Amino acid sequence: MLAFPNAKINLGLHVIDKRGDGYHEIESCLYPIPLHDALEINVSKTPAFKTSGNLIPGDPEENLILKAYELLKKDFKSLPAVSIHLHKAIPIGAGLGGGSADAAFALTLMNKLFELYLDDWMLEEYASKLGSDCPFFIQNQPKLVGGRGEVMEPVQLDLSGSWIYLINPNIHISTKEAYAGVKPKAPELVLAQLLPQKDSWKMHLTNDFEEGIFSRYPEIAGLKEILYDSGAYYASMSGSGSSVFGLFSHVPKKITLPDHYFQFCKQM
Ligand SMILES: C[C@@](CO)(OP(=O)(O)O)[C@H](O)COP(=O)(O)OP(=O)(O)OC[C@H]1O[C@@H](n2ccc(N)nc2=O)[C@H](O)[C@@H]1O
Ligand SMILES: Nc1ncnc2c1ncn2[C@@H]1O[C@H](COP(=O)(O)OP(=O)(O)O)[C@@H](O)[C@H]1O
Repeated sequence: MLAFPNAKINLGLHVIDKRGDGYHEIESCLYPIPLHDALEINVSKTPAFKTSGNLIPGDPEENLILKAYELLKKDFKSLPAVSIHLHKAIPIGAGLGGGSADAAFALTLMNKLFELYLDDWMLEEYASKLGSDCPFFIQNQPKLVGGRGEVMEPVQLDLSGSWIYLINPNIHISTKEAYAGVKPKAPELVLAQLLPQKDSWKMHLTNDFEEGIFSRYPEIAGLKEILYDSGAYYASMSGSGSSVFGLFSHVPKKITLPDHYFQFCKQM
């Protein structure tokens, strides 16, 4: 059985407070984008896990897809062995939630494959054990998120028709380290007020990770400027970086960038 886990972008990201459990209280709008991995899971006599495409750092045993399988296996002891193939196209450590998407799509795929009949809220419970961003990818609809990212409410926001131009400068940023570099603060304007007013996004819709990451990596800050110079109506770093995206109301022109940069442009 085959699925195509997609990436997300953050439209506004406020890091509000540091919690006692090592996480941060945040507020963000997560929005799915049409950039995909490919994930195939089939029942098999012998367990197998194969990846292709972008190289995933770390021990394959630590892959979130295997963790998703083990999580279900704990509650459904008779689950058969599976063979898994992940083709990785979403840049890694890029603020695009690729690992979380793979894990959430794996849960949804296995729910169908093994006929477990788990509701979305149950899948979201499992997903929240795998990562703060992970529950979002179960319904995969635009959401306003709070808590550590797992508290979600639907948001009326439709970017269809807009073009996204996404650039990743091939810099891997650890989410944990990015959070450690932010000074939490209460936002002046909350996202529920800001999101309905696209005209004010450029001035007011901010990502609290940008300050620390931009001062450490000026080339990432430069990408945001390039996107605005190219005519984006809004540009921002996504999540903890290093990807930067621009939203355009017309087809953007191709931007000349170093060969090792990843570029993606598509109508939403
Ligand atoms: C920053 C965001 C914004 O959407 O996305 P990415 O940039 O990673 O895509 C998310 O909060 C990332 O969520 P996710 O990638 O699932 O993080 P997790 O695996 O749960 O946590 C990794 C580490 O990040 C820190 N962390 C994560 C979430 C949070 N609200 N506060 C934190 O302090 C913790 O140190 C944690 O150990
Ligand atoms: N299926 C997966 N795809 C990508 N990374 C994964 C996966 N499973 C575990 N990881 C680990 O998660 C880390 C960050 O993953 P990713 O989701 O790409 O970044 P981000 O949190 O910035 O969106 C990687 O460095 C990798 O070690």
